[in-house]
Amino acid sequence: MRIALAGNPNSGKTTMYNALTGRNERVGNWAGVTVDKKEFHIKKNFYDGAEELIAVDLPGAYSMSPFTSEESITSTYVKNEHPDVIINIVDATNLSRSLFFTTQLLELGIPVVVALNKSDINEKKETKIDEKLLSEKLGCPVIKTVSVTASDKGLLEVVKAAVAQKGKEQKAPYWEGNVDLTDKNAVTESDRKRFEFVNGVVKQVETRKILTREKNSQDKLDAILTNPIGGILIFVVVMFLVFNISQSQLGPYLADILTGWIESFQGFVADKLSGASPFMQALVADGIVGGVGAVVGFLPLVMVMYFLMALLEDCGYMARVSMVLDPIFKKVGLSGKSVISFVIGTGCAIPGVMAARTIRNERERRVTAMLTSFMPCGAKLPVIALFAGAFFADASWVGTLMYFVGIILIFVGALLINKIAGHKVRKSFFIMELPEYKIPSLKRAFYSMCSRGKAYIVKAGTVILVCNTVVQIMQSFTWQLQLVEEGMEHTSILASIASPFAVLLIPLGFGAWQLAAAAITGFIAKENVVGTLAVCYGVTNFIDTEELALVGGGNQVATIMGLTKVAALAYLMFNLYTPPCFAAMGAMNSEIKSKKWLFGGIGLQFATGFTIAFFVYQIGTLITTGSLGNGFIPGLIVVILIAAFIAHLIVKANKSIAKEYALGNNMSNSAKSA
Ligand SMILES: Nc1nc2c(ncn2[C@@H]2O[C@H](COP(=O)(O)OP(=O)(O)OP(=O)(O)O)[C@@H](O)[C@H]2O)c(=O)[nH]1
Ligand SMILES: [Mg+2]
Repeated sequence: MRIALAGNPNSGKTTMYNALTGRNERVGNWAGVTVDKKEFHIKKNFYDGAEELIAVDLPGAYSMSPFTSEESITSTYVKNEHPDVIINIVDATNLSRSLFFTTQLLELGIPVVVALNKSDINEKKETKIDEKLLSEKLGCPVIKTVSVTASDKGLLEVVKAAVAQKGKEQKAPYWEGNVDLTDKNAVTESDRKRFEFVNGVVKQVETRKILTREKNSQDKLDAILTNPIGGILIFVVVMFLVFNISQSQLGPYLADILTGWIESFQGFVADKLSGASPFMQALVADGIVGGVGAVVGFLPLVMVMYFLMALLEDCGYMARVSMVLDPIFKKVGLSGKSVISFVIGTGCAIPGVMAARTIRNERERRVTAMLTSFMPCGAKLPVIALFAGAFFADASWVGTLMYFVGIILIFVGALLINKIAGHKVRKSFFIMELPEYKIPSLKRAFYSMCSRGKAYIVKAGTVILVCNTVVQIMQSFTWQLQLVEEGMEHTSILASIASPFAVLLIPLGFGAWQLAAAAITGFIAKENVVGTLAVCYGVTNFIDTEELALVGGGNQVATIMGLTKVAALAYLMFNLYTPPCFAAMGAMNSEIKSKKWLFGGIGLQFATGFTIAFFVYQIGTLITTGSLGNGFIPGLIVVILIAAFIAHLIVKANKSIAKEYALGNNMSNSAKSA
């Protein structure tokens, strides 16, 4: 038996789904968190019958006539897939808005059970809803629930009621009648009537106590956090704190402990392998344990960051951030909705890109999907932490800078795309309900952190492990399948494949084949940059810089990698701002839905990564040493070619706009004369 969970955005569908199924899907305190359908069986402690109950979590929707693609997932599902029962999750604190959708669901004929969710908040605010009367008015069971409490009695009752309703006929309390959906006026008129009906019901069932004091304190906080200037400053400070704690304070402290364990494990493995061939020793101890260990060593940094971000999302702050940044992003044709993609993208670019689905305007959605990966994701954190630790004494400005450069690139990118695609920046509407502030749940943040941490470990144990093994083998053999001799590393398969790429990177300051190989494996998964560097340079623990000192002699990580500080910064930026991993490119493909835009986007990302690394390296070298870096002229030629190509595209776009404009004028002139 299939039970669909449907309702307005942010009403608590996913929270209930997680409680019923024991899953750990993404929950956030704003509208539009879930963008895809998810299903799983309901746990046995909610229902002891023989039949298996499947809960289906759906994206939030305000109406059955969808505006955005994630809303249409919901209406298509409930209309076409005929779930046995619908549990309609209603935000009890916002009854009149929610019941609009409820009355539409009731018209489908599928049995509905209404869950009056967040009833704990109503209790606090002393808002009373007569659920018996409401149930009579709607013609379906109505049950109070608190989804955040797993032991809530309401959850049990809701499931029980859903099972009891199966197969029953559902009557609708309100019928729209036959409205011509293509006639805008008729639809508006019918919506107005529906609202009237709903408001009539709400008046009868709800009694609210006017609480001025609490409302005021929320409003006061909003006035500060969404202040156009103060709000942005606060955002900068908050983000700095997040990076400082995760990458300079608590994160490295925990990472130190973890790497200690990894090292002893590596020692243990090396011991066991003492009789094996040197190749096997290198493959297992350095390639597999060392390479994977180097990536896993950064896990605490990533997890601390995920934990803090989950707290920020849950308390309602992130919704304010998107509101504060909305006017700024509007200037380049994006909106506060895009900000949500960018914020989610700091965890992982894939859900970030997918969140673009909630954007109505197609161009805005494509641009957002293209630019989201400029925000460094969790997989890029180890790369940032590695370079911040090895070259800049763990300074937290490095991480913060990478995020702000990311934001700037998003701006510039959006401007360029608008120019290239020939779009005038038009105002798009951004209506975002500000969810109520609440004390963030430590438990949820902990679960969210663990589930993402698990995904990180799984990735390290699969993709990264395979990549490191392949890299280690390719590095150990020549094309004649002979073991590479010491001092002859450049004859390895890996070196010969990566070298041609390395030549291209000379103007950026990092023309070594090892660095090129790491950047290439980075497209499979960004953590690979760390893993491959670990394998290629035989360094296994990047967090403990003392070890690096041992390998390089003196505290000279630069000697190991052959990089100056400036070149290291350029290399870091190159890895962050060129295209993301293949999986994220796949997500871009599915949200952008146009090959031309997709390849345009990937081209733009390559051009951005190259250009920024070129300028950082060349200008930085000029400032620090007084002369330009290697390969300045060829690099400059490439940058000029990129600029010329973009200029060409812009001119072309302008011409076609001018032509269209002229055509439009002619037509209106001829219309006048006619
Ligand atoms: N106080 C309280 N908060 C709740 C309850 N149920 C959910 N929430 C909170 O409401 C917010 C939204 O929850 P979600 O489960 O993500 O909502 P959703 O309906 O899935 O939202 P979309 O996926 O965006 O449509 C989260 O901050 C939850 O912690 C509840 O019963 N009581
Ligand atoms: Mg959801």
